[in-house]
Amino acid sequence: MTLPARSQDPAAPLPDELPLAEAFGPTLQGEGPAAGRPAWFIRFGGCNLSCSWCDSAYTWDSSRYQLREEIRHTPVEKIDQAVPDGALVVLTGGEPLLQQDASAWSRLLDGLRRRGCTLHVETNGTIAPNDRTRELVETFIVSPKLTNAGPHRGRQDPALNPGWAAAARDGQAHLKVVCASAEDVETAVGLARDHGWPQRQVWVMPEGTTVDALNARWPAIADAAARHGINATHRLHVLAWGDKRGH
Ligand SMILES: Nc1nc2[nH]cc(C(=O)O)c2c(=O)[nH]1
Ligand code: SF4
Ligand SMILES: [Mg+2]
Repeated sequence: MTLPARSQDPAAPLPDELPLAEAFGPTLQGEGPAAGRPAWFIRFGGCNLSCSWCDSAYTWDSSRYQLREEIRHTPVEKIDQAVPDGALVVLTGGEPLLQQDASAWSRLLDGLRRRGCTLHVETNGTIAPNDRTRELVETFIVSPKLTNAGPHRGRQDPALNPGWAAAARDGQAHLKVVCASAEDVETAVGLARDHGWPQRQVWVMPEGTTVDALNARWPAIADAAARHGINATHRLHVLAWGDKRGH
């Protein structure tokens, strides 16, 4: 049998492959509208931002990680096998929507749906979902970055893509804003208002990758959320498993 020829770059993915950083589960969705639900995670390599506090920098930061080791071009069938029938599957990264125009992306999502999986996407909000992605995904958790994420590299722009408006209006997208202070919560409320996001679909979450850091911020953030009538979420997986990979 002749294998399909790779393109000029030997590191480029084949058409049936996606850049996979890791797939893991069972665990609990730790954050946001589905926090506490049993879930499986598929984490894609690559991000179009570079947040200072990123907890998955091994998906994009070539100054600290050997990305050729961290990210493997993986056939859709193999990724599919990593999660069981009927699971809640969280597609994350990195920035997973960098993959949405690849035919392998819609094949993966379609296959998971046919096996009864519910699909959620964690995204930084810079890329609007295409129609096919919207058909296949139940819920988008959209996390636009505030200035607490520090400067991004080169021409990277963290602005929330206005193309999310339709999914927000239809109740398909939730905002989840990482906050370091009560002032950040005010900023999140203003952002949601400016983009016409219903308050019931707005979440704030403390920044931190340790129990101590999260708990230190939680009271001020919870209090500000309650005053503004929006949702707040802790990071339950950090409480249970720390910052360990695989949860
Ligand atoms: N348990 C758990 N919940 C999560 N929610 C969002 C995550 C992410 O890394 O996108 C994440 C994660 O990595 N683990
Ligand atoms: S957008 Fe998410 S994955 Fe990308 S650098 Fe920021 S925190 Fe990390
Ligand atoms: Mg994480």
